[in-house]
Amino acid sequence: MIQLTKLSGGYDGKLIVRDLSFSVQKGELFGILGPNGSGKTTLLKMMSGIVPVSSGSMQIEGKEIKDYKPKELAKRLAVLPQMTPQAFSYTVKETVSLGRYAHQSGLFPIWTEEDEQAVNKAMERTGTIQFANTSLEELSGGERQRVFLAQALAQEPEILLLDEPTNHLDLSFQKELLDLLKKMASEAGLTVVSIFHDLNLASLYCDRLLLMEDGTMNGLGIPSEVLKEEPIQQVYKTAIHQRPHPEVPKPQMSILPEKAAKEETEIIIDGTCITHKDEFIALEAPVLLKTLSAGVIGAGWGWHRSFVNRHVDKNYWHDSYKEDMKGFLKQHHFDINETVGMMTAVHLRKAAYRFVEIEDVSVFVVVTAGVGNAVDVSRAVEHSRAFLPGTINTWVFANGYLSEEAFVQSVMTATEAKVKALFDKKVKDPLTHSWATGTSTDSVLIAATQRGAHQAFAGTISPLGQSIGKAVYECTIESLEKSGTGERI
Ligand SMILES: Nc1ncnc2c1ncn2[C@@H]1O[C@H](COP(=O)(O)OP(=O)(O)OP(=O)(O)O)[C@@H](O)[C@H]1O
Repeated sequence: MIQLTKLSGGYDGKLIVRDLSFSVQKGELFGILGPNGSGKTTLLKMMSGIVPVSSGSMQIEGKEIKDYKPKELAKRLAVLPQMTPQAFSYTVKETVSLGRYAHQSGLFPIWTEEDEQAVNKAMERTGTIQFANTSLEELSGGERQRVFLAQALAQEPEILLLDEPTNHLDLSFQKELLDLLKKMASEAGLTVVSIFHDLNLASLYCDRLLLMEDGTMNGLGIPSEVLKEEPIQQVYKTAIHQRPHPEVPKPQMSILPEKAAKEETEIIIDGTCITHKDEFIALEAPVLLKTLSAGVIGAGWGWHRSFVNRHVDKNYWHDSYKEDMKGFLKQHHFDINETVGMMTAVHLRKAAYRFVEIEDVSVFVVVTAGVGNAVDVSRAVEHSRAFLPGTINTWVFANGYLSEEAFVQSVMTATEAKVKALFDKKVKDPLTHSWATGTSTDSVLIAATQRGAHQAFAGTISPLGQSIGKAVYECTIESLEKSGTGERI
């Protein structure tokens, strides 16, 4: 649909955009990214015919853009107009109606039913119809932005060029506008080419991205190909971290703020952070710790300060156990947003703690182990799915800076240590009479201070893995001994 070949151009003989070649397909949502001054607006102006092409070619449907008559081009291509102060004396409907000029002919053009419908439809789609008779100067920046989009849509173009369309829009209108553009692209075949400053919105909505640097192409492809940490850091000249979006398979970029000196000082999590009561064991860290857990509250990745292992009766049952847990935490003055909460029917006096330090890393481990519900994982399929009391909750606090690999390997190493402890204590699956490897409702938490020495790994080749192996094994043995391994819970 749009084909650029070795396109160069700029202002007063000075080339800004140099040697760009790419194509945009019909129905594509195509994003242009790049730092300030990289030539994005200049490229968009060249694509709309405002800035002349110095060399190379730009074709729409196989025809050079310079060979289109202005009205012919306007029927195919609309540009989200920039706000100009003069425009503000018009009403919303008058402004949107300006989008119809390309469809009118003659000296005294007639306003047709088709024009009226196109204008109303554009106002409806952009949520501006309720302002139809309001003057533009009475609208907020975001509302005006939607009016200008309506003007471009009233033109009923095949191609829409946008320069930062979400500028001035609040979160919900950013989403609405981009959802609308995406829908028009996929359902009506509208081709959208848009500049984005927000890399995350571009990643979520665009089919492909062009990354510009100094007037040339640095990258072109689907979001996961273009939004990689290294090129983005290099082009934007700043520290950026890439993570997948939690719900959709698209990369998201976060800037990393400069750390204050106090955020670098080392912190040690150990037994002094523990409060031990009959109803719960809590560990309160002086700072938020990076966590990966299977807690009832605070599961998955997060940053948490309080860690609570709550004792519940062996017959505990609650339809909305998460809500019940939240109520419990609130009652005990824990901030739910900063707390990982687990439950156990194991008596908390059976908890075991260990602090182990090896080389440049230390861990503090807390285990509550009850094995009345012990299961041989290889034969778990033979068990009914009833919730029986008896759980092993394993908490690992690492005093170090863990990579994500190290977090995941910590779960693995802690599990291996737990299994070995069960084996050495000769814990059997009461149903199958084979060696038990855990219980059916075990939970695990890995929490790290993210300060001090960098820990790339937590397998048993590493000091972190060795510390976890020793501490989890010893704690599990101790907790099992306190329980008496034959005991129900
Ligand atoms: N009308 C103009 N006349 C001369 N030079 C210009 C003109 N408009 C832009 N430039 C120059 O062209 C270069 C690229 O500007 P452009 O606006 O295309 O960048 P951009 O990537 O859109 O930047 P931003 O993210 O800041 O909007 C800049 O160095 C700018 O000073």
